[in-house]
Amino acid sequence: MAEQHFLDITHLAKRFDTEHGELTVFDDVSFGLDKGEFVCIIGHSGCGKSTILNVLAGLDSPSGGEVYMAGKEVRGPSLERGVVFQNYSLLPWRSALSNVEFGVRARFPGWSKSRVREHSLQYLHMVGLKDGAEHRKPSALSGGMRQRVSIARAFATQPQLLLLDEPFGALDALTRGTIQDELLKICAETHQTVFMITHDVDEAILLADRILLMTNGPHARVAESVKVSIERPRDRTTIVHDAGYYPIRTHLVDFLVSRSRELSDRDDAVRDAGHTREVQAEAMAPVEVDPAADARAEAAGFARPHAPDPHAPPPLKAVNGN
Ligand SMILES: Nc1ncnc2c1ncn2[C@@H]1O[C@H](COP(=O)(O)OP(=O)(O)OP(=O)(O)O)[C@@H](O)[C@H]1O
Repeated sequence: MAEQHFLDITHLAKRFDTEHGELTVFDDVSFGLDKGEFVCIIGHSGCGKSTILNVLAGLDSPSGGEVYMAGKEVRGPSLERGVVFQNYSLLPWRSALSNVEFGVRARFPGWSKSRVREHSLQYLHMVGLKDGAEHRKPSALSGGMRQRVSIARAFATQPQLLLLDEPFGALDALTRGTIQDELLKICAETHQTVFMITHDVDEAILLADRILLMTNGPHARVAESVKVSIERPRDRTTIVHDAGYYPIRTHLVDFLVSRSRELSDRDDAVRDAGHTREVQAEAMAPVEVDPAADARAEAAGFARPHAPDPHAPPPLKAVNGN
């Protein structure tokens, strides 16, 4: 297969045998990622985002199709692909620092103890864990701090590809915002290639170079690749004032409100008629959003009133050093 991108996913399919028969979660997912790109994927619950991420991680195998990274087929897990899940997955008997060191040692077995320590501390500091917090066990850290340790560990191992599965989904709004800022900073410094699942359109616009939009499952697919052409560095508190922000947001919300279902229904009709949908191998040109995008989403109550208000008071919960 000719490599077009750093990561190439072609005609990926996943079917599960369930008690109700075979479930085709997706049967033709194709897209690519370039080196250093930050790509978010959005779609309704159950369309198969985590399944795709697990296949990219090598934790699950596809029922069809191929994944190539740097020209090599992905089969099974590898330290070249780091994963951060929503539930932290830290070793509970080790301190924050020791959790990071554990990952770094596995990745760089030839490194001296002091080099491993220095490197691990550097990444813990990057995510704001210092002043003794790095020596605490996960049980003595807040949810936000634990997720920071997971992120530090993933970045510290310098994988070629970082896979983030809703890493901030369980965090309160203020903690989430702070860690998003830290993630932006680390990505600017490391040029890490990232594939991230999120349900939060504002988070996707803040972080991503490109946002992939999935139709509803079953038989889901990546239907659009939306370019986020807002300049970097981006600032969470001012990004909403960028002229490109609301058109992109409206485009994404409109997809989630109506196009994802319309496209799924159309795909179903094509399949029911016994035809094969014409494949768009993700030569899929990234969509540049029209500034005068349809306002249907706003009518559905999703648009501006729900955008992050940088002047809103922080949620009460968010104190514990996050
Ligand atoms: N091991 C399994 N056996 C049977 N069905 C499965 C299995 N794993 C996932 N599924 C089904 O595959 C579909 C896609 O699941 P997946 O978790 O990938 O969706 P998702 O888009 O990540 O959802 P969410 O946004 O809710 O996390 C769902 O219908 C789920 O029930």
